[in-house]
This record gives sequence, structure tokens and C-alpha cells, in this order.
Amino acid sequence: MKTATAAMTANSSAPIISVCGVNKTYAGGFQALKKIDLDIKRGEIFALLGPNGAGKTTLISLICGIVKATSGTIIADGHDIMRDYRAARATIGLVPQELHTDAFESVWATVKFSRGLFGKAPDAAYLEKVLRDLSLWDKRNAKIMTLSGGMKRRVLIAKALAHEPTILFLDEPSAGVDVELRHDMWRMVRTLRAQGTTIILTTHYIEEAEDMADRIGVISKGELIVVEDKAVLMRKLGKKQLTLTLRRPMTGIPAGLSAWPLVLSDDGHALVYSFDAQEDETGIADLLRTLGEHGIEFKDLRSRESSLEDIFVSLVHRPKGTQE
Ligand SMILES: Nc1ncnc2c1ncn2[C@@H]1O[C@H](COP(=O)(O)OP(=O)(O)OP(=O)(O)O)[C@@H](O)[C@H]1O
Repeated sequence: MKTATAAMTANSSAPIISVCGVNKTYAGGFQALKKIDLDIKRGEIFALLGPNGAGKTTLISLICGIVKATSGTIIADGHDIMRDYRAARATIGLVPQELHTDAFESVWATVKFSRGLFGKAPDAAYLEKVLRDLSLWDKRNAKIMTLSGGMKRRVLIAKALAHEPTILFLDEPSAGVDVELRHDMWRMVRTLRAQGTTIILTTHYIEEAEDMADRIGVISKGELIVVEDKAVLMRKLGKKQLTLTLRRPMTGIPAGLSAWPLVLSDDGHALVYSFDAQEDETGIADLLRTLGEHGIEFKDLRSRESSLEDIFVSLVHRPKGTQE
């Protein structure tokens, strides 16, 4: 009994997805992914961020077995995606960016068919729950072609969940959807995670990743440049800024202040001081004293922390070889 418990614990801490030394060069010779190593933890929400064309969809397509890697291995929930495709694919639900649904079928027939495709026994109660959770139950007999764009999107999610996958990929789930659907979707994602589903999403809405993800991966020009716990990433790379609104505008920063990392706003009305939020000594007290000595008065001051978006932009734009 003790041994079985230990084995279960070891198993549940093993990554649910393991991407090892994966390269992808498309037929035309373009190398879309370079030496990707990535482990996804069981039960986490992992956000994959990157500029357009960075390789996010390619990586998802490789893990789902839709596109073949040029080299490297991918294991999904214990199954090699190439050698054991059917078993590996059955663990994955994919909500793609684009609609490829059977326009003439009803919602119910579509999700039922999807479940059957993965060899799962029929389970009307489960499918009903999925449709109800996605506010699709009333539309179950409607033909997909008659649904609005948002409803079609909900069908895509229902289809991806029909075979009870342990891993769910959402490729740009929020692109072009209204606020209500976005909120429904995030509520559903949180519920699924609470039930043990692992969720991997790509998004251009960085505040969404900031809000939802446990870990963040940043991909740029086919390379995975950062994989980090969201909180650690924000702590390690986050900066704080103190903005002082001046009582009298300045035309330049006085020479006596040149040692300070200060930036004067274009209109000369504000001084911005950037500092490392992790340091015990922020330097603010010294700065304010020095400003006083120079007769610089301010009427307001406020501080802000860098957002994940600030960090993301600095990561994808900093010169190669300077990543930590
Ligand atoms: N079938 C293909 N043949 C050749 N090149 C391709 C193919 N599919 C994608 N690419 C190229 O690979 C690169 C990565 O594309 P991918 O769609 O993975 O990026 P992405 O990060 O998902 O971008 P977006 O955010 O715009 O969706 C791009 O330069 C793209 O043009």
C-alpha cells in the first residue's frame, strides 16, 4: 500500500507533457522552432506568449501530432506523440484558432461524433453537462451554420472537451470573442483546472496570462527564451517606477542629478525614476533629499510596478544572449 501511494505521488509530480530537443523546419526550409525543451506540469495553467509568427501554433500543432517534428521527442501523458499517436492524442483536447466544423450537423451530433472519434463510450449525461456549462444546451439541435460566431466558438470548446481530455490546448481563445464569452471561458478554464485538467493557452492578451496562468513561457523567433513561474518572473524581471509631477516644468535634468536613473517626460512636467523593487534600499529617500537640495519641488508622486506586458516587451526586444 505504501509502495502504491509512493508510486502515485511520483507519477503525479512527473510532467504531463515533455518536449525534448524539438526542432521544426517546414518544407520550404524555414526553421520555425529551434531546440525546444519544455515540461508542462500536471494540473497547471501554462501560458505560451510570443509575438506573431514566433512559433506558438507550430509548437501546439507538434504536441497535438498535427504537424511532425523534424527532430526531438514529445510525450503526452505517458505516450509518445509519434509512436503512439492515438493514445497520446486521446489525452488532448484542442480548441484551434479557426473553425473547421461541420456546418450542416447539429451541435449535439458534432460533440457526440467527436467523442466517438477518440473511442470513448457514449455518455449523454457528460455531453449534456459540457453543453450546459457552455450555454449551448438550448442550441443542441441547431445546425452549426445557423449559429453566431460566438456560439460556434463555444461549439469548438465543447468538441475539444467531448472525449474528457486530461490536457486542453486553447490557441488564442480570446481573439475576436465578446466579453461575455471571454468571461464564460475563463470561468470554465478555472473549473477544469480545479478538476485536474492541465491547460495550455496561447494569447496576445497578456493581462489574461497575468490573471490566469501559473507559469509563463515566452517564445521568440522559434526559441523558447523564458519558462518561469509567473510570480517569480514578475518578481525577477519586474521594475518599479516612481513618477514625480513637478511644480515647475524643467527643460533638462540638472547635471548634479546625472548619476540618478531619471527620465524627464517630453513636456518637462514629470520625472520618472526606475528602481529594482526587490532591493531593500530603493534610493527614494536619497533621491527626494537630493531633489530638495536642487530646489526641485513636486506636487504629486505615484509609483507603479511593471506589468507582465512590460516584462514581455522587454524580453522579446532585448538583444540575444542577454536572457537570464
Ligand atoms: N506550413 C508552413 N509552411 C511554412 N512556414 C510556416 C508554416 N506554418 C507556419 N509557418 C511559419 O512558421 C512561423 C511560425 O508560425 P506560427 O503560426 O507557429 O506562429 P505563431 O507564434 O502561432 O503566430 P501568431 O501569433 O501570428 O498565430 C511563421 O514564420 C510562419 O510563417
